Amino acid sequence: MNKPVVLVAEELSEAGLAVLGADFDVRHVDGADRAQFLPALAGVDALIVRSATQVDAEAIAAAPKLRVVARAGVGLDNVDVEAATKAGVMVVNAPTSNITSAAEHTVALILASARNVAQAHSALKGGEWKRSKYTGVELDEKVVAILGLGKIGQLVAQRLQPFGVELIAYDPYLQPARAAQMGVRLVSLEEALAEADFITVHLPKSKETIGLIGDKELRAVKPTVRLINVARGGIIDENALYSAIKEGRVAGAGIDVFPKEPVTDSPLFELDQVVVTPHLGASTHEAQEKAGTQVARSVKLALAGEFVPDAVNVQGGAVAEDVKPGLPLAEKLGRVFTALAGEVATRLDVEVRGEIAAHDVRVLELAALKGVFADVVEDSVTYVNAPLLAKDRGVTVELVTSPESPDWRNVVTVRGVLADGRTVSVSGTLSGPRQITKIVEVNGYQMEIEPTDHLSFFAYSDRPGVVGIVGRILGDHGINIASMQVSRDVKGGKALIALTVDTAIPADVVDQIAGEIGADSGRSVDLAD
Ligand SMILES: NC(=O)C1=CN([C@@H]2O[C@H](COP(=O)(O)OP(=O)(O)OC[C@H]3O[C@@H](n4cnc5c(N)ncnc54)[C@H](O)[C@@H]3O)[C@@H](O)[C@H]2O)C=CC1
Ligand SMILES: O=C(O)C(=O)COP(=O)(O)O
Repeated sequence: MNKPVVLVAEELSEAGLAVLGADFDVRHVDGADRAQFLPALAGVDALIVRSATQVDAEAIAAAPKLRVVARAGVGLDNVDVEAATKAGVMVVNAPTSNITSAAEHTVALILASARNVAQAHSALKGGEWKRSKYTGVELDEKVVAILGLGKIGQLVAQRLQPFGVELIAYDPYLQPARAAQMGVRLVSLEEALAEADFITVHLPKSKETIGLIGDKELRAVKPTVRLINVARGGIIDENALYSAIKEGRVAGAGIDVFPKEPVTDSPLFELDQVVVTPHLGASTHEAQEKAGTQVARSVKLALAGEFVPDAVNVQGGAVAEDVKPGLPLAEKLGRVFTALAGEVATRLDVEVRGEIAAHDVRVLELAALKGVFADVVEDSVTYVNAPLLAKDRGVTVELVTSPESPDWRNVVTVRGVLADGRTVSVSGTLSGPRQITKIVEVNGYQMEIEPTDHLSFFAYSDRPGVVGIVGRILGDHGINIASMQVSRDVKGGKALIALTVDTAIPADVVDQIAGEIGADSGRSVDLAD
């Protein structure tokens, strides 16, 4: 069988490639070369990128088999996450892989800018012994403003504290108390601009942040200020920064990122007061090893159809260890539900009862939805597109949780209302130390049956002889019964036979059984595929 194809579009660490191992057909392409990149996407199951590859709607459309885009780093501004989600493609990143390296590079650029290291280095290597020209400034007792006090911003704050600086930050999404715990005073952008001796940017690239520091803002800063950008080009407007330095309104800058990359002709390059690096914030062996191995592991999980903790476009949030075994259970229940219903419900409740309901179990709703649509749509149903399939079909979905369980067990129920008003439900649990999946309820009938590959249900009026008829017909067709249970509401009332068989029951045999026992309904579901 052909191995899943993983296209590596930018440099991935050896450690990351080793995690992929021999399980995949690993191919390489220059993601920055569109003429090469787009054709290479045909037949690709997973795509691994960094910051130089534009994974836009065109690229996603060129990869009809694509199931996951993995960004070996933090920033996702080069990935059209919305387009990926619409296409049912999971997007994952490595959110902590390179934050230490980026924070350390920030400190490097702050010090290099403060002490004119790069400029003095070039002059001396060029034969000039000049000292007063490169007189710098201390960090001690200076004010450092951090724009974006997130993972990297916080690491920068920690690393700068020993330099005796006063730390302030602008981050409207952070609580002042949380910042205070880090020894940082939250301020407005205006206060940050007015008070700072150093301004360092650690913001994601977004419509909000592009141009955040423009001409107006650079007229509100101290003329001795130095600006550092190890986040994304364009957050500090490059032309405004150039003019501010040329006019003596800004003392200097340390820039690692640029509006368009690669770049060799930025106006900033002609300014002696600016130290630059070619997007090196994450370029350490340690960061690349972490980023590569983390995304490789995510790719393996995604291609195995499993839940991926670092997925950014899956609603399920973090998944507690206790919840994870419920994922295949919920998915199976979703498939059984649709087989019983014979159609897509207009409304679905996914109910989680028991101890695991104390956790965030939104991912179980996703898994159930994945199962509900698994046998309904041609395309592969993923944690990403399952909610979109429900929305597109006008199916309202609700997650219901209750730490109280009908018995001591964790029970997941998929319950739905069909177009004609009928209700269908199926519940399951995980039983015993081996966490075996058991169906414990179907349409209100209690049972305890393991949903193996071939499962069937027949609803009928309770009376003698029915089990024998079912056994005879299956025997006549050489179909062996693995397990069978009868459940009824009251003696002589309505009953349900649930059975698992070793080989699939053909539709005509299902109809024959239903006909001979006068069944209200007969349903089979094959979970094998
Ligand atoms: N140069 C390089 O090699 C690297 C660059 N980066 C860049 O650094 C950025 C930040 O990374 P992390 O700290 O991990 O992200 P993060 O998401 O942990 O932190 C971002 C912070 O910015 C804040 N924020 C968002 N929008 C804002 C706005 N409009 N105004 C003020 N604050 C705002 C958020 O509240 C959050 O606290 C990434 O998005 C990426 O673009 C990350 C790694 C390496
Ligand atoms: O992780 C990020 O956001 C970065 O900017 C790192 O970019 P890179 O992977 O080095 O191209």
